[in-house]
Amino acid sequence: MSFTTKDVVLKEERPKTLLLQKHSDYLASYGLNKDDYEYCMTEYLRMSGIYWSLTAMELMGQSHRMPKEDIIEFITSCQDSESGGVSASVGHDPHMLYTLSAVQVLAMYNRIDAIDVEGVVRFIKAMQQEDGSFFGDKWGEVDTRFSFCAVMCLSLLQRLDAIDVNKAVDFVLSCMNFDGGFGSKPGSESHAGLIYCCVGTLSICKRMDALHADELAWWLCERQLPSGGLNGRPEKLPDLCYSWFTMYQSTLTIKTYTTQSSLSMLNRIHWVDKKNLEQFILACQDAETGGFSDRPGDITDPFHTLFGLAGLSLLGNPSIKPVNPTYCMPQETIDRLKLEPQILH
Ligand SMILES: CN(C(=O)[C@H](Cc1cnc[nH]1)NC(=O)OCc1ccccc1)[C@@H](Cc1ccccc1)C(=O)N[C@@H](Cc1c[nH]c2ccccc12)C(=O)NO
Ligand SMILES: [Zn+2]
Repeated sequence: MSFTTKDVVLKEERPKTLLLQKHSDYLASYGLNKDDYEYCMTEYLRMSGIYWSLTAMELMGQSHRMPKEDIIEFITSCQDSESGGVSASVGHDPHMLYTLSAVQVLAMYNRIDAIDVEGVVRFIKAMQQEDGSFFGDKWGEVDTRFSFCAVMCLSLLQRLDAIDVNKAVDFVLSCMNFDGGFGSKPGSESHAGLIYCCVGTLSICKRMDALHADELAWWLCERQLPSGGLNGRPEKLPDLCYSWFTMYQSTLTIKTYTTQSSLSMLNRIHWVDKKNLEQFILACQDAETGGFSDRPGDITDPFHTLFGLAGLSLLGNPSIKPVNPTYCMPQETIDRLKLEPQILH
């Protein structure tokens, strides 16, 4: 048991304003150099990388800088005709994670027609097990992340009818721990990312009544450290992406686009020191390269850039478009699809 809280110290010369143009340039040029080492090493999650970049650009009002037709063509080339699932890159195995990322991208582009929707529905349906849980792919790994993939993806396709929603909810609830949190499977330790997936699943299935809101909100608010950053579990260092995965657990008190987040989904947004958190997020920007990193001074990447911008949007930053806390997609897309994920009041 350590008696010193592991944390970072924010430097005086850190970025204190939002460098929007730098982030737009960073994402617009990311992946143009196909031989770039990092680009090659992240082929296994390329579809998610496209979702992170496009969503971040949408939130900044810069999505016109993305190669829309190339992206749509890439997605159709990654759908497996036999299983109906979508893979991270051409030639990789179809998986729930990348099927979701693909549908999120096509939903933002309003081009769901570009893929075989029946195939996607068939793939997801085939992954549901007797106990309501979901496999990630044909190799049979069970994880509450895949429950969230299933319900988010099907709701974006208006096809939640294709699975047993009650059993899906029962399995997620069977993963709730005494601290109000959730893990990947029954009995697994609570983790902010998995809590985000489980609360998000309950939000889409309109079953947030089953949450132990106060215990959960308390556990989540304990994630905030003196630096203002949030960590994913006790005793861990703060990490920018957890500003999203943790803050997401609250319920917005008033139906506005300025203060949702998942802490806002439990009506506890005021439990997080918003000013300190905003300072931490801004400090994770890189003024030279553009983008956000997991902690001040580290290398930036599209993943942390999305969750940095989405976190600032949740905190009400007016120069970023409203983001939906459950889908982590532009609120305008969720409105166009007439989706109403549940929020606690
Ligand atoms: C597989 N991933 C992770 O495990 C990251 C790793 C990491 C981030 N910071 C330091 N390490 N962690 C992560 O996503 O944690 C949050 C989390 C964990 C479990 C479930 C959901 C969210 C990252 C990729 C990554 C790998 C390595 C470094 C940075 C990013 C990842 O793909 N996360 C997923 C998390 C997620 C968001 N929405 C979801 C919906 C369903 C399932 C998962 C997700 C993602 O962003 N999908 O679009
Ligand atoms: Zn991170």
